[in-house]
Amino acid sequence: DFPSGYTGYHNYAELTAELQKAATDHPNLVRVSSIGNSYEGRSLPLVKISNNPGTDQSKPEVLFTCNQHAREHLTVEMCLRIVNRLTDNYAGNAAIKSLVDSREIWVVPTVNPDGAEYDIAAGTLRGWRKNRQPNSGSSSAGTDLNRNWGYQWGCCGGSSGSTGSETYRGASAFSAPETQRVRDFVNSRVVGGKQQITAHIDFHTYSELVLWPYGYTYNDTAPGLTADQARAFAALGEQMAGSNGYTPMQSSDLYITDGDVNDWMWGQHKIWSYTFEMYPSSGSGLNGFYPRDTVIAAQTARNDGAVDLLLSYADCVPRVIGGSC
Ligand SMILES: CC(C)C[C@H](NS(N)(=O)=O)C(=O)O
Ligand SMILES: [Zn+2]
Repeated sequence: DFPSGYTGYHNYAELTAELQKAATDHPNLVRVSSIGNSYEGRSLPLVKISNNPGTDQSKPEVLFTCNQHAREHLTVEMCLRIVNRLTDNYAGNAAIKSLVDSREIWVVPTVNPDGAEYDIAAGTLRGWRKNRQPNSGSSSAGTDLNRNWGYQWGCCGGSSGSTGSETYRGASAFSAPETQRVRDFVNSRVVGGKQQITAHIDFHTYSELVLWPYGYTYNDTAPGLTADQARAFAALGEQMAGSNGYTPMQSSDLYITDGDVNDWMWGQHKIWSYTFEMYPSSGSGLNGFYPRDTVIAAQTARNDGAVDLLLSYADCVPRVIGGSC
């Protein structure tokens, strides 16, 4: 479990209990289900927030994913913040009520529960990043889930083919059960030939950044991404960064990544997909991944405005630069 100074973070059992509590407290707003299991057999929870959660309505859908990287535990708290804030404040906050009434919101609070549990299993903080899937012929386990997505997978030097690497891309695109399960869920949201999810944030730590595609190329435009679309990505990204004080940039301006989730969400589905790197802005070595639990409340609430911005533009993101859908 989490060591002292970190007990405010939710381990897997505490997370699932918290999600069940949200559903019990708000049966008219929340459904908790599963997109399937991790490699080691842990259910990957899926939370739906809506004013009619038992029915698929034709409203713009928004997805939030957290904890692709095991040690980035603050992101689990971020997804929990989204669930609790949008439900606990629905009755008393007209702005939140209007966002929830006009959207269908999906939250996957942990994509990598095996890695997250392994990171804390010894009562220490191991610095683990990848999933816990073995690699045949190697004593090094784990795939970097954020290099395993099937858009331009392994194309461009933005990942590693070595099983021991922290950015090992896996044996093939979607070789990890966890990326398969999120892929299958997103694919299932194509209804009548139209992807219902229009916008997405994948939360990571750390460095306090707002990032948008593509990651696989330094170019601002590339096949499937026009200059206008790049302008819309940047405009909304800059507005979100203005609300939380993070630094906005195209993902590849940080470094080249291939097989990352944003490139697949946009490249495959034209979902306006961002990565947020949360607090802290800097750190020495591993300690940046392990801020004490005393920062959780402030550093998750810090993104409330950005979450609301994404939700508000989700009907037509190009509206952010005066475009139309
Ligand atoms: C989304 C990319 C560009 C950054 C991310 N950084 S992290 N969260 O692994 O430190 C990563 O390397 O996957
Ligand atoms: Zn990460």
